[in-house]
Amino acid sequence: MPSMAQGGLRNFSENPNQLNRKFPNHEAKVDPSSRKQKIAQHRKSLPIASVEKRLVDEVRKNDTLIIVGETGSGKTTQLPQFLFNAGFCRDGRTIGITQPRRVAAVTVAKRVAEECDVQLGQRVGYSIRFDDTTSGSTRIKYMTDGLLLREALLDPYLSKYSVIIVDEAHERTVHTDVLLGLLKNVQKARSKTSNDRLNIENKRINDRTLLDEDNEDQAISFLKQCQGSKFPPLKLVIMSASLDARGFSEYFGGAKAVHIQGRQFPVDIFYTHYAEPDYLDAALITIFQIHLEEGPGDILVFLTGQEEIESVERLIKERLQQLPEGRQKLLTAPIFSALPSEKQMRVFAPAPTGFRKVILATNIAETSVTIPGIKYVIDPGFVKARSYDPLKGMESLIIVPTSKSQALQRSGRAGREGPGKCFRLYPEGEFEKLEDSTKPEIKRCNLSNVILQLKALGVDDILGFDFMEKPSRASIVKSLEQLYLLGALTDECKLSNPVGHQMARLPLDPIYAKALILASQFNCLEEMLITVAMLSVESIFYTPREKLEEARIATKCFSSPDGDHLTMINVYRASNEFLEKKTVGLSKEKSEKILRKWCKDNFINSRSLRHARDIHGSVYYHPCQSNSRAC
Ligand SMILES: Nc1ncnc2c1ncn2[C@@H]1O[C@H](COP(=O)(O)OP(=O)(O)OP(=O)(O)O)[C@@H](O)[C@H]1O
Repeated sequence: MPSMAQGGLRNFSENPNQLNRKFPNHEAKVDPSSRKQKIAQHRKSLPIASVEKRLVDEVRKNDTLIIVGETGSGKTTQLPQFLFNAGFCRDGRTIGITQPRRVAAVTVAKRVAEECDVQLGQRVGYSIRFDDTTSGSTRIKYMTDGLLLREALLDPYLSKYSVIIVDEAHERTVHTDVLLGLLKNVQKARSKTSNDRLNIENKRINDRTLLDEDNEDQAISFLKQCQGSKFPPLKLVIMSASLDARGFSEYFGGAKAVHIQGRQFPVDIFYTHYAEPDYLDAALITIFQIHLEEGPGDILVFLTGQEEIESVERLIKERLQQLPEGRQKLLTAPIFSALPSEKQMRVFAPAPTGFRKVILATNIAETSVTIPGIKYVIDPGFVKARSYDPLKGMESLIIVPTSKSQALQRSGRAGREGPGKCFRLYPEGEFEKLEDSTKPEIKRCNLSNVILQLKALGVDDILGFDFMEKPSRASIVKSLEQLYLLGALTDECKLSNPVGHQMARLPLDPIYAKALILASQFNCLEEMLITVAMLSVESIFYTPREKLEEARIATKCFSSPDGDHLTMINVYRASNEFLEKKTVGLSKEKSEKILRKWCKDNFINSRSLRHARDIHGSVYYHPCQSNSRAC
């Protein structure tokens, strides 16, 4: 690639082993006047379409199936539809698809609802923590892996599912890993369908998990449902574009793995000749090289966090001013998890005609999502990852090189609507040195929450639990210690009653759950409920770099000399007062719109506040919480 005028020279070399070019561009065949027709055509053109029958047969024949297929081959959107059409929901059961990230669960569900030509929430829906769009008629349900884990607490057989698809399993989030172990157990339990067996199982449940006083009603109704019923085997599909299929197959007792060949469009991969001393600067230069020298198409840049994104955004705007007017048609759209959701959704809107869009994203946009218009991906090769020091009991976020799988996923965000290009901002030799896959999160995080959930599911021997990869003994012991100190575990290391059970049921970090349980004794339950809700979400204040002073003045009116927690309570209560005064008689949509404006004026992250309000609501009405009010 030739040099650009401003800011320096970047030379990229093309990888001769570019992703294959086998599949032609089918776009021209699509009738643009009909979206439905276009979608139907598009579905037929996906590589997975040609193996529909084979995949359905394989799922029928095998209780566990591993599917490895290129990014964009159609796994996430199509397989659930194939299985639905093949009758896997005929008995009223549901196909559940887990995603590691909320954004993916939401956007893919919307896309699939559109493909099926149904309203979201009818046949196709999504459910993420505190946001459930499913209904009684939902048969294809996208959800986060964490949400399915919580469902298992109420329904240990996952009885409403006929198939569970664990998507993007290569990410190895802590929830995915725990889920895999759990699903193995559920499969075993469901394959033993005789009534005798069921009764034994029921007794076991009776003895251990569900029949604490708080949840007696739920448990009894669950047991009634199960009584005498025969569960069909639970089908399990593990999917990814970059999976260590052998490792997963071994873990599932030699499960069959199938590979879907081909991708819809080719993606050319380019590397720099030399290592880049400053990857942000290199990203910036590459953005402008593409903008000035390449054909139309939007750009997706992977950065490690909000700060980097905001600083690159500011630099893009500054450098644009130096270009001739006709070449300034470049728009930026950031996406990171702390960004208010309406702003997040802007990345999915098309750029105005003649403009090019640059999306500055964290790894939130790395897997499963399709952002229309993306033709170019810039990958500096870094990611912010959780790390845990069991000795200090401290968790932190550190910037580390991506794995090969992550690089593959990133390049796969291009080439979804037509041929694409991916610019990796490091030499090809460096790519070869990257780890094949990301170190499982379970090996680098605090395990208290996981252990609490496993205990609630009746898994007492945590060290003996069938993890795909065992966390270190030190991490397990440290977390057990923490749970013991919080009173969640007895001297025998069992879940304590009622505190441990209550804590496990509350959808909060163990430490917040305990704070809430204790608060009623100190007569500050409502204040604590607000505090833990506000602490459970991404940053409440949203401070754009260019408006630091304005934001400081606006947020000062909430601040309390008694500390951040009281400040958060002030924000929450101010939003309540505002809603009470200004939105009487208005529809929910209008009220939300007015509240968003209030948030914007006060430099509050409306997404976080809405999320905190949802948490507050759902914890307030949570059975455990109602009981602790009575304590
Ligand atoms: N929200 C969307 N808007 C437009 N097109 C979409 C959308 N979601 C999916 N597609 C199209 O469907 C194709 C298949 O997407 P799908 O997510 O099913 O692939 P995948 O094999 O699961 O890929 P990945 O492993 O990257 O998640 C995409 O390449 C894209 O062309």
